[in-house]
Parts: sequence; structure tokens; C-alpha cells
Amino acid sequence: MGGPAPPGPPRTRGSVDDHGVYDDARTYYTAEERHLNTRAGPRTRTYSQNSLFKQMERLGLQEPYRRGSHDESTIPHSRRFLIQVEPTLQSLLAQEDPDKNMQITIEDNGPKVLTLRTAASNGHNRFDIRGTYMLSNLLQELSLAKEYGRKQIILDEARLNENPVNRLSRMIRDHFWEGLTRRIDASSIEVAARDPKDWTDDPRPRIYVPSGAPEQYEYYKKLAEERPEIRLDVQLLPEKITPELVRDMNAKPGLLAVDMEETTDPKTGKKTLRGRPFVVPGGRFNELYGWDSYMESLGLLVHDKVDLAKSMVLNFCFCIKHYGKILNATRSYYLLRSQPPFLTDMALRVYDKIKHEPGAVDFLRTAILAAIKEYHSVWMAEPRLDRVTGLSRYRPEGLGVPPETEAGHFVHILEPYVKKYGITFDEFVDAYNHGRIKEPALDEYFMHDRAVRESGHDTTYRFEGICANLATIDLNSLLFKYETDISRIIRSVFGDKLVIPEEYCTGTSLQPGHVETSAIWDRRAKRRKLAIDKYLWNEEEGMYFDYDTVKREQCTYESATTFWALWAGVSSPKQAAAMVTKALPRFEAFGGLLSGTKESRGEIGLERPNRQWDYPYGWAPQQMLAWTGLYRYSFTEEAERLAYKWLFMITKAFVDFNGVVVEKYDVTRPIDPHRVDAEYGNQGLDFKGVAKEGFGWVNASYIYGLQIVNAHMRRALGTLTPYETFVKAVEENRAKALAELE
Ligand SMILES: OC[C@H]1O[C@H](O[C@H]2O[C@H](CO)[C@@H](O)[C@H](O)[C@H]2O)[C@H](O)[C@@H](O)[C@@H]1O
Ligand SMILES: [Ca+2]
Repeated sequence: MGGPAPPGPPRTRGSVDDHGVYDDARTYYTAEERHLNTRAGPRTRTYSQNSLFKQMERLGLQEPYRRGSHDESTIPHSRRFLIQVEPTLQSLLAQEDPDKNMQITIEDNGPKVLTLRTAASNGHNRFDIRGTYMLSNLLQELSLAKEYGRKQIILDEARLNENPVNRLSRMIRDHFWEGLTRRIDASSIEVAARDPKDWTDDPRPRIYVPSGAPEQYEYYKKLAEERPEIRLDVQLLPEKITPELVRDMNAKPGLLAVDMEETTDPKTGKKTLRGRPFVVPGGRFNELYGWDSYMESLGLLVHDKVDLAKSMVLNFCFCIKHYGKILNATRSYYLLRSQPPFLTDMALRVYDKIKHEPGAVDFLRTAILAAIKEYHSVWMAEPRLDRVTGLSRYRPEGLGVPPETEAGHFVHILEPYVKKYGITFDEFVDAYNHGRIKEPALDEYFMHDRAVRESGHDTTYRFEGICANLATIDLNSLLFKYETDISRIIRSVFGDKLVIPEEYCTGTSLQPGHVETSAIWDRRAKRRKLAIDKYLWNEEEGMYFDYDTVKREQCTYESATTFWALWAGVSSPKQAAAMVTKALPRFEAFGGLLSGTKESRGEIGLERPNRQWDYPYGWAPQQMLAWTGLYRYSFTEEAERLAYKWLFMITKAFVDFNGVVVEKYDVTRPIDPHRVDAEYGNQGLDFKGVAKEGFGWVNASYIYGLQIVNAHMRRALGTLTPYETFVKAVEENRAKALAELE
């Protein structure tokens, strides 16, 4: 045992690995020597596609269709091109991007072929780049090269025809995570403070600091003084956060401070603060989110970005300490609501990676103490707890109309009131928000609307006008997971005794010094399972449903969140089997799991528009939790199949649509599943030339999903094999192998 690892296969000179063909863009395009044409002698000419075309024209030759003296090198991966960046970019776009959206997709009807000059011939020989995928990769590479200031590059062909699964994984690892990482401190506050949702006339950077973090207040004040040009507005929050306060803060929306760590300024040698980094979802969502962060951390951990996942856990602990909860997200207008809770699992996964490091147990203690406080003060307290069933609901406090939605979202609800009072829309909203107009039916509507947003499923007909009354299978599965995780951690890491310090008692009925043991958490979990079985399980349908705690009846909307019970381990093996045979077929579509069934959504039309968390849309968290849950109950084949379908859909859209990765997909649409126009539309589409961020939880689902499928499937994905073709091939091979045995 032990000893050095066996040597790997010998590396041939000139092989792909040899010169970092797949280096990240910064490394690839900033390495001077890589882009010097070492073969260039006195004959070197600097070609651009433009000058190439002109020259061909002069000679009466046709480009790009003529093959003539083309470089026909057949050595895979060894071909490189000598390219003048800007002129080639311009000709590529002029020719292959007729709809001028700075993306080359299957919808662009250009000739789909462009001739490049090979580096080996000093630019004398030519080679055709063909098809949407290679041309769009060329556009992406040229955009990156330009960004790094390159005028001329030597580009490896292997970057243009790379296996798409490898390319997307590489983009996520080397580019997207970085593009989505934020740090709130002097280094980049302008970027972190930007809020595409800001509805005010003066969207300036603003930060709210909790009263318990005076050192941060000093830090940001100083920063604002030293850099007046960024117009940073620094505000100290009062100790007590009330619905009135949050409503009034809507006139001045801002970022909420998160955790900072002490560090030494390399310039002055003095102690200073540095923001703990976090990943944002992307698009219009440029702040730390609750459940997005958990999903993102699953991808970060696969990519060994453990520090970033750990840092997000610590930011959550800060939020629980200073704001009383893990926030929906860290903007002032989200202050009163949370999101689906995943802290214990997230902390455990990080701990698992760092447990050999000093401080790991302290990290886990901090996270678990925070989770216990959150459990008691948020989820198991009024108004979220329903004392009759013992189950919990999404039911945050708040006043008035949520300001962050896309303009027009509430028009159909508010228009009748606007007419009734004969005032303008804005006047009505202001009067209603400040209580000058009282409309109890609207209060009820917005209580449910806030609950919908806390649930993370904003919006869906499952929840409209009812959400705050529902004990959902989602939330109660997650709380069951908290209970079982906390029990296990107390027993296995803390010797079955965890002392609760004073700061973790506020908002709970615990006394400082109280000792938690696993037994009480086991009892809590047992009680919740019983209640879930009693109120949420439906034997006939073979799945879980929400329970209306006011009407005291089970609901009928079929939601993919039924599979969260598998993820949390709350189902019996019999229930799990019933879900697989009865429920799963109702949710399975071309690209994976539907959010809900078509029957449950009902008819849609002008008066009843599509909601983004209903049929036909599919979301990354639903997929990830279902795969993990199915795996947990040994339904490996089902988990692999669902993961394959999801990954195939994402890879295909990535290949056909210039590297696109979006927030959610229409899982019933094989050709362009990224097209979603419900509510605020899709996020992640809006890029020029090359995608820089993807979308947080979809990035993660891709990386995580590749851990779920087997190696054979991964290879089939790389060749864009549809699931049915893949299965057929597997079956044929099996039949052949069996026949050979006989
Ligand atoms: O601006 C409208 C709503 O946007 C958020 O919801 C959606 O994006 C979140 C970030 O990716 C995600 O966590 C949520 O599940 C999505 O539905 C926000 O969370 C809502 O509170 C907000 O009203
Ligand atoms: Ca285009």
C-alpha cells in the first residue's frame, strides 16, 4: 500500500496536453509565446479573412466554398490557425450572424463555413471551419482573445471542435463560477452592488449594515469617503427590523452586508476587512440567494472549490445571526423572507471535504448552531408553524406590493382597484402600501404572494392565493432533513452533547447553556414523518401533496417536489417504490422532470398566463434533488435516465445556440428549450459573443449530473446522442453479447 502513484501514459510531443490546448481563456490568451508564430520567417504574412476574401476576388476565385489548396492535415488536434482577431471577427459576424444578435446559432442562415489560415503553413494554406458549433466556438474564442487584448492569435482547432460536454464543463469550471463570484468590499463593490431589478430613478450603490456589525459600518463609511466617485451610500440598520421599516426602505433599495474576515492590507501592512465571497445566480439576480446557493455549492464541491462553498455557509451563518434568517436574497426588499432551507446538508458536505483541516469542527459547530437557531425561530415559530398538524408553512411577514418583480406583474390584480379609486396605478400602490387605502382581500393576496416567493417557486398556480396556508411537502421534507442531520451531527461529531451559547438563543425559547442531544432531534424527525404520512401522503396516487391548514384538506396539485421526500429520506421503501411507478411517469418529459403536471396547471390563455414554475418548465433544483433522492433509494436507473435527459437538453442547447446556459428550460421543447417567455423571461440569454456566467444552479446541475450518469452515458452525451437512440444501442449491444454467449 502507499508509495508513489504509478506513472501515467507517456505524453507525446505535440499532443493536446502538451501545450495546454484547453487552458482557461486568461492563460491561453495572455501567454505571449503561444501566439508567436515560431515558424514565421520572412515569408510571414498577416492575413485577415477580409483581405483573404479581397485577394480571392482579385484572383477570380470563390471563397469560402472552394477547397483548392486547403490544408488537409488529418492529424487530430494538431491543427492550429493563424488569425488576425478583429478582422476575422468582423467577417465571421458579417457572414454568419445575419440576425445580428452577436451569437451564431442554428437559426442563423449564413453559409456555415469560413476559411481560416493554418499556422503550420505560415498562413499560406487554408482550412474550412464548418457548422454552427465550430463557427460559434470560433466567435467565442475570438471574443475572448479580443478581450485579452490580442491582435493576432494562434488558435488550436481542438478548441473549436471540442467534445461539447468537456467544453461546457470547462467553461463552468474556468469561467462561469468566476463570472458569478462576488465579494462585497473595496475590491469590487461596484459590481456587487449593481441591481438590475432596481426600480428607482437613481439606482446608486447602497449598502445596509446590521447594527451588530459596527466594524463593517466603519469600513464602508471610510470606503465611501475615499472613493466618492462610486457614490456609495452606507446605511446602518436599526436593531429591530419591522415590516414598516422594510416597506419604507423600498424608496432606497440596497445590498445587505454579509460576512467579512480580517486580513492584512498588503500595501499598508495594516489590518483591514475583506468580504467573504459568494456566488450569485446570474442575470437579474446579482445577490446571495438562499436555495440557489445550496444548489451552486453542489457544483462548486465537484469542482473542488471548497473555500467558496464554505464561505457561502459562513455568509448564511452571518445572515441568521444578524438578520434572523437565511434571506431569500441579500437585498433590502428581501429582508423579511427566507427561502427553502438547506443549511445542514450544505454544511455537512463542506465539512466532509475539510474534516482533516484545523478548524473544521468549529466550522461545523457554527453552522449547526445557526441551523438550530433558524429551525426554532423561523420555521418552528409563528406564523410559519401550524400548531394543529405540527407542520410548517412558508408564511413571511411583510407589507404592500413586492417591488422587485418585473413591471406589470401585478397589473391584472391591481387594475380593478385602480379603477375603483380613480387614481393612477402608482398612486394606488403608494396609498395601499402605506395603509391610506385598506383592502383586506389584497392583504390576503399579498400574504400568499410573499409566501410564494419564500417557497422559491415564484410563481405557480399551485400556490396562487393559498401558499401561506399550505404545509408543503417541500418545506417539511427539508425540515425532516434538518432534524435527522442535526441529530446525527450531535451524536457523531459532538459526543451527543451540544451546548447552546447565548447568541444562538435569541428568538428561541432556549436558555443559554442549554444542552442539545440527539434524542430530542430523533423524536422531532419521527413526529414530522408521522404528520407527513398522515396529512401529505396519498396512498392511492402514490405521491405526496400539500395540505391546506385552513381548509383542513389535502390539495390536488401534482408537484415535482414530491421527490424531495426521497432526497430527505422521509419516505419508506414502499412509498418510494410507489412514487417511482405511479408518480414519476407523470413528470417525465423530453428534457427531464417537469415542475408540475399539465393537468394540475390547467388551461392557460390571455386571462390566465403561463407561470414559470408550472408545466412545461423544468428547473435545476427539481432535477438535482430527484436524482439524489432516487439514488438514495437505489433507483439508480431512473436517476441516471433523468440526469441523461436533462444533460442532453442542456448540451444540445449549448451546441446549437452559441454556448447558452439559462435559468430554466421548457423541458417539452426539443429544439429550443431555452426559450421561455413566462413572467420575466429567461436569464442567461443576454450575452454578446461568448457567455460568461451561464446560470448558477444550472451550471451546478450540469457538473453534478455528470457525476450521476455513468461513463458510457457521458460519452454518448458528448456525441449528442438522444436518450432513445442511446437506449436502443445499449439494448442491441446487450442482445448481441447475449447471443454470443450462447
Ligand atoms: O424578481 C422576481 C423574483 O425573483 C426571484 O425568484 C427567482 O429567482 C431566484 C434566483 O435564481 C430563485 O431563487 C427563485 O426560485 C426564482 O423563482 C426571487 O427569489 C423572488 O423573491 C422574486 O420575487
Ligand atoms: Ca445570430
